[in-house]
Amino acid sequence: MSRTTRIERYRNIGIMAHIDAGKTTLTERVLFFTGRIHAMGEVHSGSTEMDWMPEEKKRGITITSAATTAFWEPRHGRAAGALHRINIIDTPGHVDFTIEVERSLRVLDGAVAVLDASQGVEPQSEAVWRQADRYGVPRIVFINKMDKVGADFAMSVKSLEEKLGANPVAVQWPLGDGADFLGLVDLVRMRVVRFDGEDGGFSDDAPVSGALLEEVLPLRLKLIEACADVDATVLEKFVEGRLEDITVEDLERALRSGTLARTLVPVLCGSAFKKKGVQMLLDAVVNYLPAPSDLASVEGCVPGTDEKVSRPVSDAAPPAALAFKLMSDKSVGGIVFLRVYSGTLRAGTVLLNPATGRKERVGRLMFMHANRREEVAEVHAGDLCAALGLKGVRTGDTLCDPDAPVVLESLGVMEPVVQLAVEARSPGELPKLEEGLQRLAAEDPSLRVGVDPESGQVLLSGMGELHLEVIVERLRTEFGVEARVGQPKVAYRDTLGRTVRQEYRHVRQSGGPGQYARVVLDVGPAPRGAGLVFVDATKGGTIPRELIPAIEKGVAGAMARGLRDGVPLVDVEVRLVDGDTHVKDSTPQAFAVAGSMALQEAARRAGLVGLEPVMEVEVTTPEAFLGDVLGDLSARRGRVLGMEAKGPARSVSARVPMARLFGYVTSLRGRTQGRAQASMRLGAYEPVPEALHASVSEARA
Ligand SMILES: Nc1nc2c(ncn2[C@@H]2O[C@H](COP(=O)(O)OP(=O)(O)OP(=O)(O)O)[C@@H](O)[C@H]2O)c(=O)[nH]1
Repeated sequence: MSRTTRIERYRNIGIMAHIDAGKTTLTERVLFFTGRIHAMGEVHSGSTEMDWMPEEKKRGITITSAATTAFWEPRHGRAAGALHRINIIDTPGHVDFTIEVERSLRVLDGAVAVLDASQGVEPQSEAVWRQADRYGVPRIVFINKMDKVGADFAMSVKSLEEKLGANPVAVQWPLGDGADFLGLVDLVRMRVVRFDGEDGGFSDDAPVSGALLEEVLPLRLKLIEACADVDATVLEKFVEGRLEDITVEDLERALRSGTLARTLVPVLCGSAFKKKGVQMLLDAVVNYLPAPSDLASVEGCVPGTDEKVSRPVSDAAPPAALAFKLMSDKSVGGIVFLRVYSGTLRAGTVLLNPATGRKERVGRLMFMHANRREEVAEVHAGDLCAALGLKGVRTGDTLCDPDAPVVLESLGVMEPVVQLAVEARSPGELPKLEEGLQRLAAEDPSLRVGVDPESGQVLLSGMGELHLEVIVERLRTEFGVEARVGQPKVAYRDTLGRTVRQEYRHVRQSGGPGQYARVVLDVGPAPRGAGLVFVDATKGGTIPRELIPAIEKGVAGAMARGLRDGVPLVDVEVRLVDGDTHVKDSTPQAFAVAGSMALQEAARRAGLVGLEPVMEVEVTTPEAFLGDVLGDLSARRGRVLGMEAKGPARSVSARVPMARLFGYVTSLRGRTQGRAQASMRLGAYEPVPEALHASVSEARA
């Protein structure tokens, strides 16, 4: 069986936005207009098809990305009339769940960024935008909620330029706003679109004329200029003053290539809630966002090495797919969501997981339509699908042809900032707790599970208070574990104060085979964020090459365990300068022990410097509460970095240690009658101020 939709007609997209901008509503509308569902659930009645974990229903927010498929025939443009397959991943807007955003961005080819027309770019839209930049994701923007009082299309477009440094190109202009949002001008086709009725009806063939034409001509000119920057034909016609010769096809081609090259961002508008503008957005998704085949190949590494390899984006190539999400389901068990990059997978295909070295047989394959599944015999390059029967797979793992192994670029490393101790209520519950945590950690690489060496308690580390709260709640609802939970604490780290030279000799002669290893290491601080920098500075042959990785492994293990209170040691440079072996007693194990012990001794002598997570906080508050908000931030050891007007409100950005941010969002709401909002993300790990060392040790105790 071959594919039903050609790969050029695929669009794998994400919908990304600030919380409450309307992603879920928009996704519902897309499914409605693409014929997937007919009775639309409204978010507030808790019946939408995309948000479906009980936890999401309860909180009214989207925690887990659900993948779904829709089909669309664009009415205009070069692909008019051809059926396109749009795979959509709904991504959450809350910053505590960045991992969900990251993993979606990793597997998508393009995104629709949704803004609230009355707010323009908000702090969290900024965070998500930067992540999309990091992953090189081409975007179009949908300015939603044009039906709301205070909706302002021009302000929103401007905020894209001013706050994000983007090059927004309006391809539409709204006719009216708020209750008078009656239609829009399609600036590419120069046609008036008039909305008709409550069900998304419209007419779109009237030419633009009269006063309206006068009004939109400057915008049309801006659009043409932006297209001239990226397209030689448009440029030529533009400089020769032959504006009337510039065709719709010219502009669409230019917009598409500018979007793919990420030099411009087409901007559209509408109201998801009122079902206005959604069909035009779908046309734009097809016309401007990339197909998987716009990339000829995907990059990866040969497993266990840094050697680059690429795989063609083609059904005939050896299979390579990335596991971007795990889920467990009562009826079918573990589900692994895959993005297929190359080749064809069938039920029964044997795949290698280079991360574990294990071969796995694909059980069943399914396409996900929100919470409905469609079983299929095979999936192809470009598909997003769910696979059953794969064991021991973690989020971010590659699954590939055993005869053509490859590791695709995985997800970025997430730095946890908050810790929580959990305990089973009875010894009988312990196995359930452990199983639950193991499953949740495999699903969510931003959750770390460790054990406090002193108290023996299980320690969860995560991206924020809410992240860990949700984990605890999922333990209860999905695994039936009522864990005893401590107070959330800051996830501290240590680094080193200076560089020292350390020798360590590991000798064991009594009982069993002997062990001998001697290493001399220079151990000191490395730049922030470097992790472990390990350099072999010995002259060739001092220590046989095959034993050197064992030393590094010993060092890394000791750093992860840390020296005090289970606080990991980070950002350390280790130079191996000398060592000795013994003819038969020098094993990798002996060198791992020597590496580990040398590091611990060195760290004791060099002295530890405590590091704390310092968050970048963005608060939007009505002016009346500004003084109070600023006073509170400084009482929390916050450093205000900037302030700006945002309509009638003020937006404050500050850096505040995580230690002083527990319960901040709740307290902020309290002191501002619920009218201020805050978002935060990790800025950097910074040294704990000297004066606070004592209180930090208290907090750790
Ligand atoms: N007036 C108006 N309200 C809208 C529109 N779209 C969504 N909303 C409302 O805005 C609120 C948030 O919408 P959601 O779709 O849940 O937003 P979201 O961005 O998915 O939020 P999370 O899933 O929590 O990240 C809901 O009350 C919607 O009814 C719109 O076009 N106009």
